[in-house]
Amino acid sequence: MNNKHTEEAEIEKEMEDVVQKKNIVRPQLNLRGAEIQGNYEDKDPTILLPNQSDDISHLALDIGGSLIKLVYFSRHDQDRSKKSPKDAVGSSSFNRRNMLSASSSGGGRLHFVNFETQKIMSVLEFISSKQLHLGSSEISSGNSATIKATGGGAFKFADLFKEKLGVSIDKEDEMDALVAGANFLLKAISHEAFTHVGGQKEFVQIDHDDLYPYLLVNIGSGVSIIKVDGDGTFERVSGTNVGGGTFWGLGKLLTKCQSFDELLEMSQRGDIKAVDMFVGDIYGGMDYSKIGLSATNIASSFGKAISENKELDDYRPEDLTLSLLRMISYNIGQIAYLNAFRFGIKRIFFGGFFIRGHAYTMNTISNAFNYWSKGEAQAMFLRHEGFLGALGAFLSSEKHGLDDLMPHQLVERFPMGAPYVGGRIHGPPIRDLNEKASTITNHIFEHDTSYRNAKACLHIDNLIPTNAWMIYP
Ligand SMILES: Nc1ncnc2c1ncn2[C@@H]1O[C@H](COP(=O)(O)OP(=O)(O)O)[C@@H](O)[C@H]1O
Ligand SMILES: CC(C)(COP(=O)(O)O)[C@@H](O)C(=O)NCCC(=O)O
Repeated sequence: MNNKHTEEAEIEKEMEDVVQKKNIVRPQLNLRGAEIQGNYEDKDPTILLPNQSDDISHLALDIGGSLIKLVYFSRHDQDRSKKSPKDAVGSSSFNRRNMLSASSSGGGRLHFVNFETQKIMSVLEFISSKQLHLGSSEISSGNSATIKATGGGAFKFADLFKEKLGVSIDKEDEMDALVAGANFLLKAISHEAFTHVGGQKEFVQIDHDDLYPYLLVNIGSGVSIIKVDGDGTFERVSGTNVGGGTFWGLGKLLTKCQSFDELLEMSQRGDIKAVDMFVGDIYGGMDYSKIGLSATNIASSFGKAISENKELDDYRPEDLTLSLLRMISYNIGQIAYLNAFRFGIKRIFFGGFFIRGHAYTMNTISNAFNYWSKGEAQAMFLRHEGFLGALGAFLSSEKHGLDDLMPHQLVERFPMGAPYVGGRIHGPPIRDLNEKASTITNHIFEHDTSYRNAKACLHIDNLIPTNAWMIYP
């Protein structure tokens, strides 16, 4: 073969490779009609993906300082044919493979589960029992299985996952994942964000044209405060080490309670007056009105313990727990406000498992925020508060920004401040999806250089770009 022919053959081969690569059918996430399932009171409600037809990546983890959060996808038919965990442990990947290929009908759901980080072995058992580590894409491509994971534990426990489940951890940065999870929820899921004022929950409609910048305050073991400017564009602007781990750790020491839920439950019977020092305690029952403090304002959390000749055992654990919860929540609300003020941001979302949908926690954060911002801004909360990182890691398998593609198409719209009424959640249908989807898809196709090259050289018109989130009509 002369040089010219060799060169041509090489180019042709190169283009064939491009085409082949492009033609690998990568699973697509179909978010059309995504909605929360269950009623407004449910904690960690499942998210229904009624139009999901491809077998998407099945599992992602966020392994934090306190808790391990799992997000996993199951098909409706898998749900129905659930085995007991005992039966499933140790069964071969063949079973899962059969299950996946048999699952031809559309739709499924995202599940949200958490475990204490110290119970890592239970997590491995759970994953194994449901065979969640045997993802479909790995099976079909013959590669060894990987699990998407974020949080410090993705590093700490990587060897353990390899040893016990034979899977590699594909690490996703924690801040990237938090922001991706929050953006997804805010854009794709209605009835996700809400305010909590005076015990009243009110859902907030997110205006996608006016979402950024927002402040994301993630209250995990510690607290990260992130200024989010767009999809994948953010900066961690502050943080505090007084967070959920502080409440849980100090609470344990003060009360001998073993679980976080027990602490919360106990706090509901508490009275902060027994422990906290009020302005009135200092000012002889009077307000300090000159600086805007009333006698009933707390001057010093736990301050009463200074002057009373009491031992720890003389205090009711209920009172200690409530004071602690209030102190930490208020402090975080105040720091969040200072950062919002620092950057002139009006939209502030609180996430992290510390919140736990607990009314007192949310009220306290809201009060601090409202008080310091003089009513200018309101704290907002997310129903999947604790799963932002895990969701972000889950979505990262697709690695595509929501922003570029379809911020408006995904979302069901609800009237501003739709009231909290209970019952199932349903939204009006999405309109104009076909038209928008085709416009966007064309845009993606035409801006994909390798697609254009291949199309031009090989005269092929039906290449499918694999790096796009498909929007289904
Ligand atoms: N069931 C629970 N067990 C332990 N901690 C819980 C629980 N529910 C809520 N929490 C609180 O959530 C915090 C962990 O929040 P999370 O967002 O999971 O952070 P991390 O990623 O650091 O584990 C704990 O420190 C605790 O304050
Ligand atoms: C180190 C962390 C990002 C880990 O995340 P976490 O497991 O707490 O969710 C977080 O604990 C944190 O932001 N701590 C506060 C550190 C600081 O800014 O002082």
